[in-house]
Formats: sequence, C-alpha cells, structure tokens
Amino acid sequence: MEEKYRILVINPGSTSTKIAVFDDEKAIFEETLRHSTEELSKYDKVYDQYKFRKDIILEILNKNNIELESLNAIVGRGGLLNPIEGGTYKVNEKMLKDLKIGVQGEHASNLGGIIANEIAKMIDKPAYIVDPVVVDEMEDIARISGMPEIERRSIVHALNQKAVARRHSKSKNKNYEDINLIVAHLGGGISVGAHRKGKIIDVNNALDGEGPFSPERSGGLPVGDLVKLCYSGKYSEDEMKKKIKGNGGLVSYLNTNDAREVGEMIKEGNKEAELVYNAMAYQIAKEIGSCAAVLKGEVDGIILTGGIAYDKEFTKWIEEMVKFISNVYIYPGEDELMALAEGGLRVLRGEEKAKEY
Ligand SMILES: Nc1ncnc2c1ncn2[C@@H]1O[C@H](COP(=O)(O)OP(=O)(O)OP(=O)(O)O)[C@@H](O)[C@H]1O
Ligand SMILES: CCCC(=O)O
Repeated sequence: MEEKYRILVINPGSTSTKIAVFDDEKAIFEETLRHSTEELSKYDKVYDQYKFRKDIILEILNKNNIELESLNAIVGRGGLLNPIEGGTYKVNEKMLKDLKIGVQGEHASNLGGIIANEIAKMIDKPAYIVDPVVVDEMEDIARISGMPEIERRSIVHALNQKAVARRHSKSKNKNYEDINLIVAHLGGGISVGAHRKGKIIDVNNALDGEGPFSPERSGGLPVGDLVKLCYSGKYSEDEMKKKIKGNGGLVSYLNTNDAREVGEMIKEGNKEAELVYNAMAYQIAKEIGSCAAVLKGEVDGIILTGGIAYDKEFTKWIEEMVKFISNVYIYPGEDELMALAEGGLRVLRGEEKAKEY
C-alpha cells in the first residue's frame, strides 16, 4: 500500500500567518492567524517576529490535537533569497543566513523557511521551501534593462503562478513542461509571467516598479519624471519608495487597496474610479501582450488568478483585449497552502529531488 504523508505548511504574510496540516493532498485543518499592527510593531525587523509567530503556530497545533511527531515534514513559503530556479528546496544553513539578513530585502515570507526549520528541528524531520518569490528562470536577454548599472530581476508570485499553471495543464491532459502559458497573478501586487515549457522565462518585477500598477504598487513609471520627483526636495528616499510600493497604484488614486470597494465606487457612478480601474486592466492586458511576443505567439492559454480575478467585470475587460492571442482561463484566488503541500509531497514521494540552495 502507498505510504501516507502528513505535512505542516506555513505561509507568513505581512499581517497574518496562514497554516494548514495536510494528510497527503487533504487539508485536515487550515487556519489564518491574524497579527495586529500593535503586536507586530514591537519588532524592528521581520526576522525578530519569528519566535512570536512560531509560538502561536505550536499553540494552534496543540489546540487541534496535532502531535508534532506525527508530521513527516514542514514546508514554509520561501522569501527574498538570492535568485534560484523553481522547485522544492531543503532548508540549509546558507538559506537560513540569507533569510535572516534579508539578502534581497525584508519580506514576511522570509520567515517561512526559518519557522519551518525551527519546528522541524524539534522532531528531527526535514524542512523545505517551495517556489519562493525569487524564482528566477529568466533568459539572459530578459535581464538587460537598458542601463548597465541596473539588471532586471525576477520577483514573481511563483508559488501560485506555477501551482495554477500545473493545475491548468493537468486539466488539459498536458504536462506543464510541454506547453506555453501566460499567467497573470492579480493580487496586492501583480506579476505577469511568460511560462515556456515549465519555466518563467520573463516576468515583471512585482515588488519594484515594473509592469502594471496594482492595488498598492505604482508599477513601471515614466523614468524622467520619476527622477525629477526624487530630486524635487519634496520627498525623502523612504517616502518615494512608499509611493512606489505600499501607497502606489489604486491606493494613490482612490485611497483604497480593496478592489471590491473600487467596484462599489464604480456602481455608485464614480467616473474617476472607473477610469483608474479600467487603466489597471489595460496595463495588465499590455503586459500579457508583451509576454505573447516573448513566447513568439505560441501561447496555449492565458491564465488570470489572484484575488482580483474574482471580479468578473475586470477579467472581462482584460479578456476583450487579449483573447486574440489565446483562450483566457480564470482561476480566482490563490491556493498557496495546497501549493506548498504539493511541493513537499513531490519530494517525499520521490517524484522530485529536493534542490540545494
Ligand atoms: N471577490 C473579490 N472581488 C474583487 N476583488 C477581490 C475579491 N476578493 C479579493 N479581491 C481583491 O484582491 C486583492 C488582493 O488579492 P490577494 O488576496 O491575491 O492579494 P494578497 O495575497 O494580499 O497579495 P499578493 O497576492 O500580492 O501576495 C485586493 O485588492 C482585494 O480587494
Ligand atoms: C511577488 C512578490 C510578492 C508580493 O506581492 O508581495
């Protein structure tokens, strides 16, 4: 009989930690632990939160009668490590060091590998991360920015993009590694990736001012005007960074990062809201068009996923602009916990070898 595996998965976000325990592909419980600004403001750095978050996870496992010893592995969401190719990675010392210092910056997901490792150590079981946001499968040609001092980087919702792309391929009885897809993750940040035969060969950097604007990020900007604003004396460096990430996009025009609220504004006749929301769809469609060029027009499907993909009117605007390229498929929301479990299971079952960071 086939062996069964029990996996704890941990997905730390900026204001929450989502956890679940899976018996093979079946979630036996799932919980979102919310952290108030007050709780988190005690900590200077993201890394300093790890013990606080780990202790709550252990408490919840205990409350749900999950014996730590019953777990076969712990899988955390991977963070801003050095660029790596997609897959499941064993947490090792070098990774822990880079997650701790935030080698490419601070991000709540840096805690995923750290907490997974801490819990795994208690029971002498392996800890893994899967498809972190730094998955980098870009081709050399895509790295050239046009200014030698600046190289383009891949920062992408790889976990959800790859999980949805695999799920879609399976539904079409194809291997992800045999087809070409364009995947647009429409969340708080937006990344649009060109997937060629299982690799994301180009994508906009979703954290740092590339691609479409998003609910709270500016996306790409006219650079001359941006330089002028930086030197206008009106804003500090931190304030400028905040205008690009955090207070950019929908927030800067409409004072909300909630696409549902924008939908309500439009229903109430707010013309500015309509124009701005429409512009976000327009920029996403343009980015999909760029990916189609990267894939030389050989596109087996366009996938829209993430929270905003629930908005049928919004996805219709995009579809109208890009359906000439390929069929559009909608996978609303994200299933990152399941994606983490699937990544762990592929290794435990010997279908994939864990990679070394
Ligand atoms: N039913 C819905 N209809 C329209 N928009 C929605 C719906 N549900 C969520 N959203 C929007 O989706 C956005 C958040 O998406 P999501 O939850 O994927 O992002 P996140 O996990 O916070 O960030 P990220 O995906 O960048 O990691 C918000 O703007 C939210 O308003
Ligand atoms: C791709 C970066 C993840 C995020 O939106 O924070």
